[in-house]
Amino acid sequence: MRINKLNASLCHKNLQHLVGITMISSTQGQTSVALATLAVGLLVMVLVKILKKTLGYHSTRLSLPFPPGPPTRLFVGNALDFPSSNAHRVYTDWGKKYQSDILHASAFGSHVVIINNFKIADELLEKRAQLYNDRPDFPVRKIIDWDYVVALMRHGDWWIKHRKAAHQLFYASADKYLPIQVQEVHAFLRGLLRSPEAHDKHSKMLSISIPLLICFGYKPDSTEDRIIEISDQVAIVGLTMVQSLINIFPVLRYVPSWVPGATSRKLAEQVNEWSQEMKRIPINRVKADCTEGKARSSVMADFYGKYGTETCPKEEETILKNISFTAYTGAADTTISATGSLLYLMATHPEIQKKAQDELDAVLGYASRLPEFTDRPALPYIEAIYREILRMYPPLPLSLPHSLIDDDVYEGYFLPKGTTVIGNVWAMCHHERVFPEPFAFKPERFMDKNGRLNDDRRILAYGFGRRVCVGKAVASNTMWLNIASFLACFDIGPTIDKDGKNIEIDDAYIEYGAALHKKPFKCLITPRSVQHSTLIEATADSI
Ligand code: HEM
Repeated sequence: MRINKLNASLCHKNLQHLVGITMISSTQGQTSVALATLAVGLLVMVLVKILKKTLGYHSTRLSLPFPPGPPTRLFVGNALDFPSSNAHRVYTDWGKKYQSDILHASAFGSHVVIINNFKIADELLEKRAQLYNDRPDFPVRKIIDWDYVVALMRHGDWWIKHRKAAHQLFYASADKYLPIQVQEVHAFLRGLLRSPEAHDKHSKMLSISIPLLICFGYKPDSTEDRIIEISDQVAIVGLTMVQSLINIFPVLRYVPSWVPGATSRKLAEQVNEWSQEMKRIPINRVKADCTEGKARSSVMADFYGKYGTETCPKEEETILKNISFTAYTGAADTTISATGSLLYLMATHPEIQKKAQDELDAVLGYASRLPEFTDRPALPYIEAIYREILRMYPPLPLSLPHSLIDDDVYEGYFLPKGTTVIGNVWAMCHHERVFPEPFAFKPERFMDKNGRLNDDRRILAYGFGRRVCVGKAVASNTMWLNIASFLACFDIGPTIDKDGKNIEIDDAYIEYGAALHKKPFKCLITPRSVQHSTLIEATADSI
C-alpha cells in the first residue's frame, strides 16, 4: 500500500542519515565518536518509536493525519478520556467539540475510531464491509466462557461458517417461527391482564422464551425459572465486562483471582460458571426430550432428530449450539430493552397511543380479533411506531465494535489496521439534520403527508455491514406483533397520586454494558374494554 511504502522510505532515510554521519566521522579518523553517534542515533530512533506507539502515533501521521479527537497525553494517550459510562452521549459531544462526524482516540498503541454519521458508516462499514467486518480481540471472552458468542468472534472461516448457518436459520427461515411468536406475545398479554404492575417480568419472560423455544423448544415455567435468572445475569455482567478495563488492559487476564483488587477477574469467573450452566440446562433438556421422543421442533431438536444426539457431526453440532446460545443471550437483552421503551413511550404519549388504536380498530374491528402478521402491510402507523422506538432508544447505542482488517484512508484521514471502529448508532439516530427534533417521539417522521410509510426502512439499531444483526427479521416480527397486540388490547398511562394528579414517569435509562434498558417505572395498564379482556383470555398456548 502507498502508506506502507512511505513508511519504509522514511525509515530508510533516517538510516541513510545515520550511516552518512558515521562515514564522515570515520574519514576524520574518529571511529569511536562515530560509533557512539551511531549508537545514540539508534537509541533515539528506538525511543521515538516507543514514544509514538505509546501515544498512539503512527509514522504515517507525518503525511496523513488521524481524524480529529481529544489531544493525547504523554505515555497514556487518551486512556483517561475514554468514558466509563454514557459513552454514546460522550462520543456525540466529542463530535460537536471537535466538529467532526469521524473521531479518533488512542491509548497504548491501540486506535479507536468513532463514527457519528450514517453517511460515513455507509461508506466504511457497508461499502467497504470486507475491510471492516472483524471484531476487536476481547481477551475477556475466554475468561467468561464467551468464546461461543458469534457476535464477538473474530473474522475468519469459523465466524463465516456461523454467519452462514445463522443467516439460514434466522433470516431465510424467519417465518417458520411466527407461531412461536404469536403464542408468546399472547402469553405476554395474559400476563399483563393478570398482573399489570409486573410488566417488567412479563417483558423478560417474552424476550427470553422466544429464542429459547426457537432454538431448544424449551419453555421456561415462570420468571423464577433458573434459566431466566442466570441468562439475565450473564447478559448483564457479560456485556459490562466486554466494555470494561479488563479488555483495555488484557494483562489482568493473568492475575490470579485471590490477588487483592482482582475483583473484575473474580466476577469473570462467576460469569464463566453461570455461562456454563446457562448452556447446560437447555441442551440437556433438548437431548433428553429427543431420547424420550417428546421433543418439539426447534433448531437443536431438528438437528438431533436428523442425526442422533450421539452420532451427529460434531462441527455442525458446535456451530448450531453456539448460534443458539448467542441468540438466547443476545436476543433476550435487546428485546427486553425494546419492550421497555415501547411501554414507556406509549405511557408518556397518549395522543400517539390513541392514533395507533384508531388505526388498529379500523383494520381489525373494535375488539373483534387480535392482530395477525398478515395485517402488517395494512397498519403503516404501527410500522412507523416500530421504527421510531428503535430510533429513539436503540437497545445497543454503540452497536458492537468492528475492527479494521487493513490500513485504510477516508477523506484524507489515515485509519490504521487493527483500529476498533465504533458505529455510534445513538449519534446517527439523533442527528439533527437527518432527524429534526431528534429527542421528540414522532412516528410521523417515517410517513409522508398522505399517511403512507416513507421509504426510510433502514433501522440503524441493527448495526452495519456484514456484521449486521443476523436476527433482525425475527426481532422485527416479535417487536411488530408485540406493539400491535399491546396497543389493540390495552391503555397505558402514568399512575395517579392521592389528589388525582398524574405521577410523571422520568426518562431515565440504565446502562448494562453495551445495552440500554429503561429504568423500572410504574404505570397503569388497563384492558381497553371487557371484550378486549375476553379476547385475551381466549388465547392459549398452541404449540
Ligand atoms: C430488537 C432486537 C435486536 C437488536 C436491536 C439487535 C441488535 C444487534 C446489533 C446492533 C448487532 C451488532 C451489529 C454490528 O456489529 O454492526 C447484533 C448482532 C447480532 N445479533 Fe442482534 N439484535 C436484536 C435481536 C436479535 C435476535 C432476535 C437474534 C437471533 C434470533 C439476534 C442475533 C444476533 C447475532 C447472532 C449477532 C452477531 C452477528 C455477527 O457478529 O455476525 N439479534 N444485533
